[in-house]
Amino acid sequence: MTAPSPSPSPAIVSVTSVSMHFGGFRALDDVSIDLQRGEIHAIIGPNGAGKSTLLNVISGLLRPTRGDVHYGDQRITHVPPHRRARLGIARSFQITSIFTGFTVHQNVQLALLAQRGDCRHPFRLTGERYRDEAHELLARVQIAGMGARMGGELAAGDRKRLEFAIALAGDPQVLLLDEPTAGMSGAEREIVVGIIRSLSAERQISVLFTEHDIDMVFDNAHRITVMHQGRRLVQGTPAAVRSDPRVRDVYLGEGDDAHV
Ligand SMILES: Nc1ncnc2c1ncn2[C@@H]1O[C@H](COP(=O)(O)OP(=O)(O)OP(=O)(O)O)[C@@H](O)[C@H]1O
Repeated sequence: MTAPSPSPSPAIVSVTSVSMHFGGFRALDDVSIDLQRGEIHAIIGPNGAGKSTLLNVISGLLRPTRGDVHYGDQRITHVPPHRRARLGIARSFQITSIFTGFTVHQNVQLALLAQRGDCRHPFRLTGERYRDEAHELLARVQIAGMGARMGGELAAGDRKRLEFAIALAGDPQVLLLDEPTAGMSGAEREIVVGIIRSLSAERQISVLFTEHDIDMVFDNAHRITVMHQGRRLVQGTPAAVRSDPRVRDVYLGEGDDAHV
């Protein structure tokens, strides 16, 4: 069942007429999207459509060739990623970025230390700094019992939950997720979907994510943007996107098994 939509509000992130060229290749071509406060918004489209590039432009990893990105009414097009993170835009990656040689608990402590700018001796953890906060974040993603395990020992689903806890250490307003359920079992997916829904419903965090699992998208997103060959093809509610013939053409035309 689709999550109940938040009432329309001013956009927390607006991408306006963004193009991203790599040499002569247009990975993004005049793309505009908006993200509402508390919204779960999926970006879908065939391989190479420009989904990750769009997330990279919003997180600041890429500077667009043209166009603008706003966070609220602040223009952030040229603000570097670490400053966007401090403003409240958190990003997690397809490939996890945790410290495998530290415990799960220490990974979150390190994220809290980095986020607070408390980096005098970041790798000399006292065991006490931000201990309770780290525990609370792990509890929020339901892996508090794994605090003493090494980061490198975790299964894919647990790693992803640790990544969520690390992203939440910055108390973000916006969470950008690249394929959050990739490589997970059905049970792990359920847990991750539950976390995304509760972040949106209870904490009004806006979640923008790319995803190839079409059923997961249609069951959980409030709105969907469909990308194709670097352009925004359609943006709308799951019902509107599902019934749009252009979307069917793209998926069927690509020989993708996904049924929309
Ligand atoms: N740094 C780069 N240099 C050159 N081309 C790039 C670069 N980054 C992305 N591209 C190209 O831009 C296009 C869009 O890539 P992107 O990763 O955004 O697609 P995607 O929709 O996320 O695909 P997938 O679903 O396979 O992850 C692809 O053709 C890709 O090869």
